[in-house]
Amino acid sequence: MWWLLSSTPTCLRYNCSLRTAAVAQPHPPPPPHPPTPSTLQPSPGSGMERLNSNALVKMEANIVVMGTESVGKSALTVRLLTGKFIGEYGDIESIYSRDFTLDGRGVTLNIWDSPYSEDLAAEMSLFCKKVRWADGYVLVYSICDRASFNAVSRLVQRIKSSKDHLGTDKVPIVVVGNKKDLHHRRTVQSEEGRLLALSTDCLFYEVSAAENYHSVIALFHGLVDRIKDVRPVMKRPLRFKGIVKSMSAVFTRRRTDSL
Ligand SMILES: Nc1nc2c(ncn2[C@@H]2O[C@H](COP(=O)(O)OP(=O)(O)OP(=O)(O)O)[C@@H](O)[C@H]2O)c(=O)[nH]1
Repeated sequence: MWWLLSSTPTCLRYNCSLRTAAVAQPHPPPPPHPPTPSTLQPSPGSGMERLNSNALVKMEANIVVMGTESVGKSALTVRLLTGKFIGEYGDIESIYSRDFTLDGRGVTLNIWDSPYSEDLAAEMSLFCKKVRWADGYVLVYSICDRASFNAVSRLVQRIKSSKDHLGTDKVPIVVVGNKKDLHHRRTVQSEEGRLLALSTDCLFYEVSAAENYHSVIALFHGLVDRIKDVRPVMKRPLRFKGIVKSMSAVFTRRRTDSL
């Protein structure tokens, strides 16, 4: 396949702008690497070395993962970053960074995964920050949870009508129906997801973070392709005191108080 993992994921400390955070602090050692699936090969050295040898311009993309509670946002993020499905995930606000090679070109993905919050005021303010920061969106619902699908439908509209995207022809959004393995409990049909995506000019994937690594890779690949097509102007930096968790924190149940 097209993607090569080229380094271990890093969790960035956001007390400076994202673009300058390319010199992000590495944190305690990440969990051990999963066995590399046959379609993916680790590239030797860092993405930058590949950049030099291939004379290709390295791309960086900010991706926000959104959706209601327990739809599998963290599961999808961790699947992409580590190849693993670990079952339970910490309720932590995190931005992870990882280098990939995509069609011969180095790509750094910064992925913002946050737990769903019922605190509307906090959620509102976070939403604005996310939209300002993001180059692309992964909007996740569970195929067993109709309310989560309705929420994604509303999110698409909210994102598209936000002032950051007004006048933008195409907003890179992928609608993701997760938990495909639980088809016996399905309450949202594939056609509904597909129709939503079609009518709003989004991409659509049905996946199982639990059972299928390659479909998870495919959805992020699709999104990066969209981002490349509609490459936006430079995003404004965030001004957080710090969203800081190491990759190892994914494996513990802790809530960050750093926002
Ligand atoms: N069967 C199945 N379970 C899944 C899948 N993806 C996630 N889960 C489970 O769903 C639960 C919630 O997953 P999370 O990844 O924590 O969901 P989240 O959207 O990040 O949840 P919040 O952080 O609460 O917003 C966990 O018990 C996961 O093991 C999947 O594809 N199939």
